[in-house]
Amino acid sequence: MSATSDAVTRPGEPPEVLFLDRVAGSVGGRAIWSEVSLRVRAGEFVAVLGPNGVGKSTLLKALLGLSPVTSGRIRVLGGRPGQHNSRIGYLPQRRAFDPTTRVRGADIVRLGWDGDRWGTPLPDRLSGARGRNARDRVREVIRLVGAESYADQPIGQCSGGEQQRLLIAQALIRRPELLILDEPLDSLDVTNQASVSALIQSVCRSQNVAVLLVAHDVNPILPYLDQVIYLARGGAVMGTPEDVITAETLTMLYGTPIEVLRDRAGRLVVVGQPDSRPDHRP
Ligand SMILES: Nc1ncnc2c1ncn2[C@@H]1O[C@H](COP(=O)(O)OP(=O)(O)OP(=O)(O)O)[C@@H](O)[C@H]1O
Repeated sequence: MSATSDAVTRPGEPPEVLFLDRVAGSVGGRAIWSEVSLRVRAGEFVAVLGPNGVGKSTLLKALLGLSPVTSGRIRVLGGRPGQHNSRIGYLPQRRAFDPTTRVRGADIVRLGWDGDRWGTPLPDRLSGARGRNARDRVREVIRLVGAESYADQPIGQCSGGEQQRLLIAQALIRRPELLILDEPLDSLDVTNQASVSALIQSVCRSQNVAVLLVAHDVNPILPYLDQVIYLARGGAVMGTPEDVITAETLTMLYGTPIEVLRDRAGRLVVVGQPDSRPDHRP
């Protein structure tokens, strides 16, 4: 993979949010990917794609300083990974809330305001300007994601799509410059995948926030994406979906014949992609 040029942002260009140059990462002392070079700018919507186990979640964690980078140069919001996490909204992989969870959606959103202080939310204990600011911002992001009608219900009684909107609101509450979403569309039905994808793009544009989203299926987000990063064990390719999701590029990346088919509805199907999990290897 070629190195990304370290040129400064030119006048009129959106500011750089992420810069990786030939970066390698590891999990538990085992090299997981290497030679990953990419650049993401403010307001870009970027998908991270690749087979199961290739290290997509690990890449997101490396950007947050939660997983080691073993070589290469990396800048996250102009600093080292972990340095500016308060300017990043992160939605990790998750399962749905248990239906018996009584905490209101709005209180789940509010947890994002209080940073890392997870626990029982006590929103009404805060008084004065700080409490008012928090309450106003909670309502503002709830409006932004279109969750007003169910935000005061117990989150366990919200649908998967409603829960996901509330969690996106939580990730947005501190006005992040980078939103990192790990498989936010998994476990949603097709209609909700489409509406949550449209919501994410609208947030990306209206708030000028860069979005990095891990997906197993690119199709729901394909109409909205600026760039994709395809990960493989040997590295990554980044570019527009039209340039990257092609038989030629993916065959080169994986070193094995890959076909990219388009069905009558325009959906892309990648055929022949190797599974990356060591225990699934022949
Ligand atoms: N805490 C850990 N300890 C040891 N190995 C781990 C740990 N977390 C992940 N791994 C391994 O690291 C590899 C990359 O995992 P990661 O979750 O980043 O992949 P992924 O591409 O996001 O996978 P998926 O698409 O299945 O979610 C996998 O082989 C996984 O089993």
